[in-house]
Amino acid sequence: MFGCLDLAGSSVQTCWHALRLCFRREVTEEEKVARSTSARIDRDLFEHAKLESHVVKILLLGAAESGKSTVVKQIKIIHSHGFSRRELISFKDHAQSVLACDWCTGKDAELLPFLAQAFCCLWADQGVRAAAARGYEYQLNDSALYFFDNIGRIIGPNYVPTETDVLRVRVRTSGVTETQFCAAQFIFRLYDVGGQCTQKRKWLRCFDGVRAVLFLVDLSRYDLRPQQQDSSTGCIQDSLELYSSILSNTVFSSASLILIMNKMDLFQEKILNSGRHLRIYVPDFKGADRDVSGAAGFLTSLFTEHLTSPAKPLYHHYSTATDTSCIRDIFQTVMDNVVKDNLANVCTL
Ligand SMILES: Nc1nc2c(ncn2[C@@H]2O[C@H](COP(=O)(O)OP(=O)(O)OP(=O)(O)O)[C@@H](O)[C@H]2O)c(=O)[nH]1
Ligand SMILES: [Mg+2]
Repeated sequence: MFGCLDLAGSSVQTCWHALRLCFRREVTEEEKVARSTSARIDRDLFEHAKLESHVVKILLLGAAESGKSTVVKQIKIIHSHGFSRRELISFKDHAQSVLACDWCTGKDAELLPFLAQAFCCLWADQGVRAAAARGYEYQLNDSALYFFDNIGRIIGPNYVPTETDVLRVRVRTSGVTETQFCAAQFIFRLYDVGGQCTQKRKWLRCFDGVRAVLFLVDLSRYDLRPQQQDSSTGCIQDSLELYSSILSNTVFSSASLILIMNKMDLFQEKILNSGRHLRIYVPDFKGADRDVSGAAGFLTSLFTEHLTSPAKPLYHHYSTATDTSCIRDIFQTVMDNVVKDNLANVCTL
């Protein structure tokens, strides 16, 4: 192939020129298209990488029903445009499902009128109200009292859920949902994953490049016992096990960790008025009965004492995720902390 060249005694520059002449040939149309496609892909990758360098990824974790999706709904209300009418209507069946069952609705999917009337009569009965108020004895849905109190509106014709209704609705997350918003010159991307055991393997694909883990704990479940085998009750024990598995996972070693001790409203009500004192369910607790902050502080310490690396900051907050102003304040602090901890890794817009 190189027979055309007599390189002996030539300078390097002359040899290089000769080589280029040897290899020069017409570039085909196909090659031109391939080159421009390749250049476009390079440009896209560069733009994508530039955009990604502004992104702060936050992963919401916690046992089932701890309130992860409720926090995400709040962020949509606070930092995005809230819910469109169409999105609100999409929650209608879920809101009514607390009151109804498959055979309670007619062809138009509206609650049958005589059942709607029956529900109203039932809810007017003081005995029924007293039984519902003790719902923690038989695991009544956390939002049931709210929907019962709003029964007249919810079963009315042309009912459209409000944002408050949407925050109260329970829809189990399956898979992973992604929510993105801009604030404080950063792009925040929240990943909400289902807390059921079957969902946990789906978490793996969200782990890459996560800057912070928001771990939610349902404080009000201190009186539930862990269930056997694969199903999670979302009780404190389940939460602790999940939490320590996250702490020991090296994937999160550089992520900020933020504990959100949630459902303070239900916790306070239970500690103050149910007679279900914390010491009965957590014998190590030696504080006074009906001391809400002492009890919450003790349960929080069960989580914070798991932390093995003192160098890693651990933030914790007490929240009621259904309260928009509470989540607004907490999330502002969370964003400040996450940005401060990751300044070296992310760029402002
Ligand atoms: N009263 C009260 N209810 C809450 C609070 N946080 C969440 N809830 C309710 O608890 C229920 C479960 O909340 P979700 O946000 O769906 O829980 P989740 O962690 O996303 O659950 P999975 O998707 O199954 O993992 C909903 O009905 C919420 O309205 C709170 O602080 N107080
Ligand atoms: Mg969810």
